[in-house]
Amino acid sequence: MTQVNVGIVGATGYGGVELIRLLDGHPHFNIHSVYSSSQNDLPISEVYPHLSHFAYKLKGINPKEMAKEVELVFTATPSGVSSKLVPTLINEGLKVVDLSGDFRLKDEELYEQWYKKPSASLEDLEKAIYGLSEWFADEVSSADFISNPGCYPTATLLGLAPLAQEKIVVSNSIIIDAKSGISGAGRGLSQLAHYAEINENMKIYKVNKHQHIPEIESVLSRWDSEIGNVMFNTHLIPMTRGIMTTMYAQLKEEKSIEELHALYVQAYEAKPFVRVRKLGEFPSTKEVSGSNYCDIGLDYDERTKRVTIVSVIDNLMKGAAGQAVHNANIMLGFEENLGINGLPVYP
Ligand SMILES: NC(=O)C1=CN([C@@H]2O[C@H](COP(=O)(O)OP(=O)(O)OC[C@H]3O[C@@H](n4cnc5c(N)ncnc54)[C@H](OP(=O)(O)O)[C@@H]3O)[C@@H](O)[C@H]2O)C=CC1
Ligand SMILES: CC(=O)N[C@@H](CCC(=O)OP(=O)(O)O)C(=O)O
Repeated sequence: MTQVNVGIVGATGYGGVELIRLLDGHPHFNIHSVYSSSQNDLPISEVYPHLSHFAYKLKGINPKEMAKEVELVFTATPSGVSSKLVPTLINEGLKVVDLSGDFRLKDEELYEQWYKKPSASLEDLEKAIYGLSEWFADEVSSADFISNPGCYPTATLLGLAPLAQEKIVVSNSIIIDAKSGISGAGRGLSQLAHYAEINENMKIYKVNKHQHIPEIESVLSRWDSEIGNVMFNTHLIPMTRGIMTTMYAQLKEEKSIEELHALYVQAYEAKPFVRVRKLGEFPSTKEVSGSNYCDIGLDYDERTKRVTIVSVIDNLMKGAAGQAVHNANIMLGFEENLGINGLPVYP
């Protein structure tokens, strides 16, 4: 059976450790090495005791050495780090799936405006294929370098794609209300994620300034150049995993809910990880937790002439590591669901 040696940079983080969980059970990807910028020679089990049976020791990041060991590298590294690291890996001939926001926008100024950090060069931005697996699989299949979508954009774009592709949304009418569990902020400590601050609490953050706004707009405009700007806001809620996005849009023409539902069912009938719920049923985050599913429910409000779409994902799975493995499967020509077809963990 084909075996591809892979490495994970940022394995001590939440995205990285989720990649270990998925790749450990993958029939074709073999975790050869786990890399760290802060720990050298430390067993990963010292960082994560739930991996106590694992022999892997963290290694320093040396692109030349990495290219001798592995064919594909997952970079689960912060934005601002990936922009510098990934080009050095590509120069060594490595295939890369990057989980950060550093290569998702194809415009240096736009990146710097929203991320408040220096951008990767335009030349490097242009090398990256945006890996929203369901809709860009053809490009992913012939790529060597994937920029994995953001967690919020994944839930949002899967929820809006059928409407945007039909070009039936009134320009500038989309409103997206998003909520995330705390693991979305990574393993680093912050006041926002402090137990006493978030337990029995909800917080809105980055109001009208979230860095995922231009990512959502740029992909929507690939499907409908007249779709305009979106209003997008994010809330932190007291749970570990999960994202729910509730989206509202005005339509150019009257549609019955049956027609809209049929549009969604048809759009996703050949996409194994998107489950469109039956009419009148709406998904909750627990119903996808630990899985690579994105579940979608929708309704049409006759009074306001607006469609309401609800999508849920697990931010660490479909929003990060699950989609990264999905993209790697497509890129390497393996069956798309390998290693990521587990059921949600319920309750
Ligand atoms: N958490 C989520 O739900 C999602 C995260 N993402 C993105 O995925 C990436 C990883 O996120 P997440 O795992 O949550 O973050 P974490 O903060 O949990 O982990 C990031 C890891 O990056 C490593 N790192 C930090 N600085 C450097 C550096 N200078 N060079 C190399 N490695 C470094 C650290 O490991 P070490 O110290 O061992 O090097 C750290 O463990 C981020 O870009 C994030 O935005 C995307 C979608 C969803
Ligand atoms: C809950 C929480 O804090 N989530 C993070 C998601 C960060 C992320 O995934 O960042 P990039 O996709 O831009 O790399 C946030 O809202 O910034």
